[in-house]
Parts: sequence; structure tokens; C-alpha cells
Amino acid sequence: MEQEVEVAIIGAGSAGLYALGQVRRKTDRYVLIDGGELGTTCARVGCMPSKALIQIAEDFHRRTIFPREGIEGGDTLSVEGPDVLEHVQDLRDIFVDKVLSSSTDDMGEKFIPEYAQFIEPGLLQVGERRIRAKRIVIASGSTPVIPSPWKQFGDSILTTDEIFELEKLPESLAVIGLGVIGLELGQAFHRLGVKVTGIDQLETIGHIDDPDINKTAIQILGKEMPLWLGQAADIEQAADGRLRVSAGDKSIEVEKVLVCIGRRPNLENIGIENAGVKLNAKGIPDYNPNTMQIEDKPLFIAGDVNGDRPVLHEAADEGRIAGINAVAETPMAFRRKTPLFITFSDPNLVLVGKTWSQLDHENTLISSVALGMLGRALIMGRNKGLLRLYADKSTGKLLGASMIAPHGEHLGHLMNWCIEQELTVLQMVRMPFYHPVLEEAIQPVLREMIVNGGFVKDDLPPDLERR
Ligand SMILES: Cc1cc2nc3c(=O)[nH]c(=O)nc-3n(C[C@H](O)[C@H](O)[C@H](O)COP(=O)(O)OP(=O)(O)OC[C@H]3O[C@@H](n4cnc5c(N)ncnc54)[C@H](O)[C@@H]3O)c2cc1C
Ligand SMILES: NC(=O)c1ccc[n+]([C@@H]2O[C@H](COP(=O)([O-])OP(=O)(O)OC[C@H]3O[C@@H](n4cnc5c(N)ncnc54)[C@H](O)[C@@H]3O)[C@@H](O)[C@H]2O)c1
Repeated sequence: MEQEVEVAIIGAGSAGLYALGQVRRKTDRYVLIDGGELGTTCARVGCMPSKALIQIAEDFHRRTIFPREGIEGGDTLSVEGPDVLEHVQDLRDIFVDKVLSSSTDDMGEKFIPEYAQFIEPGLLQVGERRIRAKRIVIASGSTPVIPSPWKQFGDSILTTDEIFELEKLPESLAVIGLGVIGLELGQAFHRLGVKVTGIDQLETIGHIDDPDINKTAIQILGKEMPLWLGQAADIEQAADGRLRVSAGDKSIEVEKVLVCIGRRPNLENIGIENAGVKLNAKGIPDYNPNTMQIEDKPLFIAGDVNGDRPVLHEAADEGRIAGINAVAETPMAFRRKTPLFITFSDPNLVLVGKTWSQLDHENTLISSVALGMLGRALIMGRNKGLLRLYADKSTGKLLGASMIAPHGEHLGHLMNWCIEQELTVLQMVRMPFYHPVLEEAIQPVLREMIVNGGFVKDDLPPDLERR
């Protein structure tokens, strides 16, 4: 059986569902295809269950500051692992149900619960049937990478596809890969009483390329749990079902290993080789990030599958752009937003706008502040971190920020929105800063940049603007 449609969307994850929202405004001749578990990676095994676990871990960790604040009895608190995991699963189920009830649940035959594979350009095999589509949106997401030799260790090896299904906390856990997932989940499990060892082949963690921020992050996070950096990890079977994990001359026996060494785009399983496109050196079709169109074909690629900005708000934007263009006469180009990446470790790691390695250092002003003496952070018992801003030397416009900071998620948004508005450091310092708030950390950095950049010519305070 062959069915003809205007648009086929491969993948009912976040990018696919956002594309669907745009496509269905213009045509009812579409299908959404997904043969995997529904509910989106974000809600099922990603953003949401990870943040639920982190919240519980932070709440429990807070007891370590109680004695300093004069609160007694903190040491009698304990974690009931199965209850913690059940609470995470309950929250996860709420988020998944919310997605399903507003998407695939009531789509009837327009939703096909099968995997799609290209047979030839424009033609998909979907279970028993064939779908011929004038335009196709590829939004098939990504899958955790596990090196083949590690697959023999079965259930002892976990990825984020399995870890939220656990019924009890492991006694010990090696976390291989200290990118975003490794730092977030490694710290959370450690704070819940699991003996965690973090390992990364690089000397940097969480994609932080600013050397001072990276050094500070390693110092702060490494005080809580051991971080083995600079050597790739290897795994061997040990006695009693345990695993021996080694990196360089270090080695440890653990109950479980969390492998978080990146995610691979789901392109092979959609038969991309039959889609009539060329793959670039990264194994991804060349596409325009402003239209999401692949070459000049009636094909659009959105979300984690293109490997570019694998975070939720970008998957949403890319899905919308792909959806709009899949039903447009000619593709429209959209401005992409200033990059923002947050690792929800405590303190948060945040990258905004241009990163260290993207800067033209000759023409960039760089100033930073250590957060040890920041009033509000001290009161919160969270006075650890380093915040650094980058601005253009000639115009004074903010270019980027990098930080390890308490509640850095909010400071990161603030800095991102300043870049979006093309604000200069002088305009920024003239905004109100309430007292005592974490945002006050930014003031001395801005003032230093204003002086170093020579942006005020008189001896009046730069914070005040003459009428
Ligand atoms: C542990 C973890 C924590 C995260 N935390 C955050 C966070 O805090 N903030 C943030 O912004 N981002 C976070 N992310 C990233 C975010 O979840 C992703 O960027 C986002 O979910 C990607 O959406 P997507 O639509 O591209 O992919 P997905 O939601 O994975 O959707 C892809 C869909 O395609 C389907 N599919 C695959 N192959 C086929 C095929 N051949 N035919 C049909 N269907 C197919 C799959 O079944 C799947 O349903 C996290 C990710 C992980 C793993
Ligand atoms: N807060 C968020 O926005 C959030 C949270 C979690 C995940 N995510 C998304 O999920 C994606 C995948 O996350 P991830 O943490 O799996 O990947 P990642 O790319 O962030 O980090 C992988 C790390 O593994 C290391 N590595 C690779 N092979 C290794 C080996 N053999 N031994 C030791 N280290 C090794 C790499 O050096 C790298 O630091 C991220 O790109 C991110 O966008 C986002």
C-alpha cells in the first residue's frame, strides 16, 4: 500500500512535534511517524527526570550547611533510594502524559507508530506501508553512544535510557564522560550517597573551554567527588558481577557504570543513504541552519539529529522553522538565537554567546569576578564560583559569558538577553541592581571593562547617565 502526503515528519520528539504544530496550520495531508517510545527524550529520559533527581539531591545536600546555620538534627536525615527513584519516575510520568495527551493520543491515522526508512528520495517504508511525501522533516533525535566492547557487560552498563528505570540506588557508580550528563547525574547520585567516580579523557569538563573557569569548576566539583581527567576509560569484568574501571594508572571496582560519552544522530536507522543527500565529514547532511533545509532538497532536518545545538529550546526552534518551511512555497530564513548552554550541576556551569575558543582575543576585553565574597551567595552558603564576561574592545558590546556560579542559570539568561539586545557594558552597568542579589556579581566586572576599555571620558561614576 502506498499513501501520498504533502509532508511526512519522522520522529515525534520535541523537534518533530514543534514541526507538526506548524505543518497542520497549512495542510491536513501530513503524517507523523515514530516507532520508538513516545513522550520525547526530554520528558522521558532527559531534561525532566534528570532535573527531578538533581532537585532531590540538592535538597538533601543542603543539610551539610545546617550546623553552620545553627540548625541541629541534619545528620539524622537519610535517603530512601527506592522512594527517591519512585518520585523521579512519578514526575517523569506526569511530564510524559502531558506530552502524549497533547500530541499523538488523538491524532488517529495521521500518527503511524512504526519506524520510517528511506527507500528512495521522497519514499519511506513505514512498517507494512509506503509513504510518498512531497516534503519530509527528519527529526529522529539521537541515541547514547556505547562502545561495542562494553555491551558485553549487560545490565551493569547504564545510559540515560536505563538509569531512570532503576528501582534502587547502586552502592557505587563510575561515570564515564564528564560532559553535561556526567556532571549533572554524577553529582546528583554522589549527593544521594552513591560512591561516584567521574572520568573523562579530556582535561576539561562540561565543554568549558575558558581555562580559568574550567580550572575553578574542576576545583569546586572535584572537592565533592573524585574526578579522573586526561585518560580514556576502560572496563573489565571483576568478581561478583562487579566491573573494574580503569583510566591511566587509576582503577576502581564498581557496581554500575554510567556511560555518557555523547549521543549519535539517528540517521543510519532512517536509511539516510537512500534519501539522495550527501553526508559531510561529520556524517550529517549539509543543511542551512536558518531554514533547516538540506541542500536544495524537499528535506528538512531539526533537533538533535543534526548534532548542532542539542538542547531543548533549539530543538523547538528548529522544529518550528522546519515545519514552516515544509509547507512554504520557498523556504524562509530565520535568525538563530544567541547560544546558551547550562549544566545543572551545583554551582551551574554556563556558556553564553561566544566561547573562549571563538573569541578574537586581540580585540576582546575579558574581566572576571570570583564569587567567594559575594554577599548574597555568602548568606546562601553558595559562595563558590567564577564569572567571566567577554566584550568587544572597540564597541563595548557584550559578546559572551562563561561561569561556574550559584543560580548561574539565571545569570546566564540575563547575559544572553543582553547580547540579544546588543547592549554595551556601559548600558548594562546603568541598569538597576538590587541589593543583595546574585546579579550584583556582574557590576564590578562591567565597571572594570568600562575602565579598561576607556568607555567613559569623564570622572563621573559610569553607573550614572547624565540627562
Ligand atoms: C539526560 C539528558 C538530560 C538533558 N537535559 C537537558 C536540559 O536540561 N535542557 C535542555 O535544553 N536539553 C536537555 N537535554 C537535551 C534534550 O533532551 C534534547 O535536545 C531534545 O530532547 C532533542 O529533541 P529531538 O526532538 O531532537 O529528539 P527526541 O526527543 O529524541 O525525538 C526523536 C524521536 O525520533 C524517533 N525516531 C528515531 N528514529 C526513527 C525512525 N527511523 N522512524 C521514526 N521515528 C524515529 C524516536 O523514537 C524519538 O521519539 C537532555 C538530554 C539528556 C539525554
Ligand atoms: N543541561 C542540559 O542542557 C543537558 C543535560 C544533559 C544532556 N544534554 C545534552 O545531551 C548531550 C549528550 O551529553 P553527554 O554528556 O553524553 O555528552 P557530551 O558530549 O556532553 O560529553 C561527553 C564527554 O565524554 C568524554 N569521553 C568520550 N569518550 C570517553 C572515554 N572513552 N573515556 C572517558 N571520557 C570520554 C568526552 O571527552 C566528553 O567530555 C549533550 O550534548 C547535551 O546537549 C543537555
